[in-house]
Amino acid sequence: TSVVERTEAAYEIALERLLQSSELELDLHTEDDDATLDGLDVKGENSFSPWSYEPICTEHLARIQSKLCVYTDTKFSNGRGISIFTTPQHAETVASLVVSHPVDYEPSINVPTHAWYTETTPSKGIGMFASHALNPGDLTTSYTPVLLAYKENVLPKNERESFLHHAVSRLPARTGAAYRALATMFHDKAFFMQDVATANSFEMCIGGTAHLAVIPEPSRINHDCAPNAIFGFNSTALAHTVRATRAIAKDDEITIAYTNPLDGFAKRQKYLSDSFGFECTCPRCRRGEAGDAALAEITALQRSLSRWSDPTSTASTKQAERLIQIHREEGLNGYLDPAYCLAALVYNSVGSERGAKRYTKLCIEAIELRLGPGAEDLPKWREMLEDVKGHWSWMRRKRG
Ligand SMILES: C[S@@+](CC[C@H](N)C(=O)[O-])C[C@H]1O[C@@H](n2cnc3c(N)ncnc32)[C@H](O)[C@@H]1O
Repeated sequence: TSVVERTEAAYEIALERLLQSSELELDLHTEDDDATLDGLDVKGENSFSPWSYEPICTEHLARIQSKLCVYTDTKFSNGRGISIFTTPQHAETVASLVVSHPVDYEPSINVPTHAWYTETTPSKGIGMFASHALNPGDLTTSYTPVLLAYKENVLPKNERESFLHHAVSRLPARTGAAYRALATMFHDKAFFMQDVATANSFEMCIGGTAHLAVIPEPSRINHDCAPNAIFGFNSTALAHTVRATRAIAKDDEITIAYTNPLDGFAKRQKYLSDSFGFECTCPRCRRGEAGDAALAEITALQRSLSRWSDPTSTASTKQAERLIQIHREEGLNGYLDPAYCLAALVYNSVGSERGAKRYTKLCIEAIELRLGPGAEDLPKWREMLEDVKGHWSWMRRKRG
């Protein structure tokens, strides 16, 4: 029987090679041009460490002044694995994160939260649902991408497909299967890998360059223009995180916005149709253009509340309260940071220390929720919270 087993194993390898190379009538270049197509998994002992395989590269692409290569670490994050199709320069940036991935001090990454389950919806394919009640700010998912791909339109479609095919084939089997199980938009088998990448992509910046990021778990979250959750990237941990923006009841669908929900109806619809191939029928979209009146009111109030130096300014705490109220009425709870921050300033400007402190705290929490704890503006709001009376806005409108 041992002979038979060996024969079967050999057959499997041959078949695997065949499958991997079936679409590859292309001239693929490894980083040292004489190497074989598929490096062996000899991590730690290889010249391409920390990657598990020898990177496979395109030719030099003049338009991006670089070649693009497939880099895979099968051991990344306790064997979840990651494949990256990017320039050697960006790969170096990611390599340092991959080598010292902070799962140890951020134990919530790639760990089930037990906060959700997936189920088929009547009209939106699979969706994600809350397995228990969630509060605003609660963590829903926190996962690293399994595929990162340089966002280019330089490669011919079939060539891109081959490289993505390699990137996914080199992932650990379970991770690769999770990728292959994701939704597609165009259902053209010849371009399956990029179909999945397009239908499920989040955008992640690496070294200032946009990359498509595929993260299978949150990929099941459907879109809503008044979403009850929001996603963000923790770039130091290479993690994509989703948090609730308002209370979510058990068994409610968890939704995020694929597009800016502060854009008008027509712009939102066009983006969702062009990029994700569906017509949004969420309650806000069902109101059509009429729903844009609330957005116009938001813009007008924000403008009025930002006009500090205008002596005829009608800015008032009442306007700030109204601005906050519209966001809540429209289900834009995750996008309240500008409203809270303006409220903090206007309360401070009329000498209300209590109001100023209350809204500065909310402004900080809302920025952290939408933009993450590393957001650029946070230090200045924290400074204001420490000493509202020392802030430039204190009594500003009282002094005239
Ligand atoms: C990232 S996937 C979301 C999960 C997907 N429903 C599934 O079955 O895996 C994006 C795709 O889900 C569907 N989708 C997401 N939100 C939708 C919505 N509000 N209405 C209709 N379809 C939606 C679209 O087909 C879209 O291309």
